[in-house]
Amino acid sequence: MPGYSLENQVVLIAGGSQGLGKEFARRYYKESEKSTIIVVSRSRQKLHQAVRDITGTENTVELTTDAKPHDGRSRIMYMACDLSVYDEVEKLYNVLLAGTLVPTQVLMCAGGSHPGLFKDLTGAQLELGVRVNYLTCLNLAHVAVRRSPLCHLVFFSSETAFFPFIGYTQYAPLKQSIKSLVAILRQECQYQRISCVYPGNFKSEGYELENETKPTITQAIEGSSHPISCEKCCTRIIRSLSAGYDDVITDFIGWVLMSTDMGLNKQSTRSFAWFAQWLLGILANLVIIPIYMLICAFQIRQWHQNRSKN
Ligand SMILES: NC(=O)C1=CN([C@@H]2O[C@H](COP(=O)(O)OP(=O)(O)OC[C@H]3O[C@@H](n4cnc5c(N)ncnc54)[C@H](OP(=O)(O)O)[C@@H]3O)[C@@H](O)[C@H]2O)C=CC1
Ligand SMILES: CCCCCCCCCCCCCCCC(=O)[C@@H](N)CO
Repeated sequence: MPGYSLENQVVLIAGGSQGLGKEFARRYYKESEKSTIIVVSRSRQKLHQAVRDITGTENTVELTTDAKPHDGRSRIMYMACDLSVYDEVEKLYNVLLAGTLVPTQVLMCAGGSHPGLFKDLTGAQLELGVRVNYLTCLNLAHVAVRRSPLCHLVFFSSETAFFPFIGYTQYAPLKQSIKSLVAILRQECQYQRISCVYPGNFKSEGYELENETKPTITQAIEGSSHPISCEKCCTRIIRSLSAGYDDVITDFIGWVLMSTDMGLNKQSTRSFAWFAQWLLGILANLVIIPIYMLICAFQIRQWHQNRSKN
C-alpha cells in the first residue's frame, strides 16, 4: 500500500476555504516544494481569501472552465464548485485534467452540522445535511475513482459515526454512511489507498457555528471530546496517515469509540494499536457500554423532563 507524503503531490482539497481543509492546504503549501494544491468549495470569495491567507500574496489563481493549461506558475489554485451537484464535479475534473492536474490525493473535508432536535429542523436544513455531508463525498469519490483511479482517497467522517446521539440527526447518519461507503470501496478499489478520518471536536468556523444551535444535552454527551486546535487536529491526521493508518482518530475518546466498532464495518486493521483496540472493544461492548448507555438514557430523560418544565 503506498505511503502518505505532502511532497510531490497534486492534492485536491474539498472544503478548503476554511477550517481543517484550509489548514491542510496551508500545510501542503508550506511543507512541500513541488506539490500542487487545488482548493474547492462553493464560495469563490472565501476561496480567494483562503489562498491569500496561505500565500500572503494578492494575486491568486482561479481555475475556470476556460482555464489555460497549468503553466506551473502557481502551486496553489482554487475553483468554486458545489460538490453536492454531480455535474459540477464532472466539470471540475474536466478543468483539472485539461490542465494536466491529475489528483494524486483527494481530501474530502467538506461537511458540517446543524445540531438540533429532529422535529425542530426544517426540510431545507435536513436536505442540506445530506448534500453537504454525504453527496459532496459520494460525487467526488465517484468521479475520482473513474478519472484518477490511482489517487489516495481520504474521507472525513466523525466520532458520531461510532456513536450517533441526540441533536445530530442532520449529521451523524450521513457520517455513518461515509463509514459504510469506505468499507465497500476498500473491497472494490483494490489498487487505491482509501483512508477515513473520524475526528473528535476541533475548533473551526464550522464548530463555532454549530455551537450556536447545539442543545445542551448534545454538548454534555460530547463533552469528553475536548475541542483541539485545527492545527493540532491536522498534525495528528498527517502523522497517522504517514504511519500507514487508514482508520484515523484525533483524540483518545475517538480511539475508544472506534474500539467498540471493530466488526464487519471496519475491515481494516490499520489503526493505532489496533490489537489493544480490539481487546478493549470486547470488554467495552460486554461491560462498559451497557452501563454507559443506562447513564446516557437517564441523562437524556432528565433533559427532556427539565425542558418540558421550562
Ligand atoms: N469541527 C469539528 O469539530 C468536526 C468536524 N468534522 C468534519 O471535518 C470536516 C471539516 O470540518 P470543519 O473544518 O469544521 O468544516 P467547516 O464547516 O469549517 O468548513 C466546511 C467546508 O466545506 C465547504 N463546503 C460545504 N458544503 C460544500 C459543498 N456543497 N461543496 C463544496 N464545499 C462545501 C465549506 O466551504 P463553502 O461554504 O465555501 O462551500 C467549507 O470550506 C467536515 O467534514 C466535518 O464534518 C468531524 C468531526 C468534528
Ligand atoms: C466505551 C463507551 C464510552 C462512551 C463515551 C461516549 C463519549 C461520546 C463522545 C462523542 C464525541 C463526539 C464528537 C463529535 C464531533 C463532531 O462531529 C461534531 N463537532 C460535528 O462537527
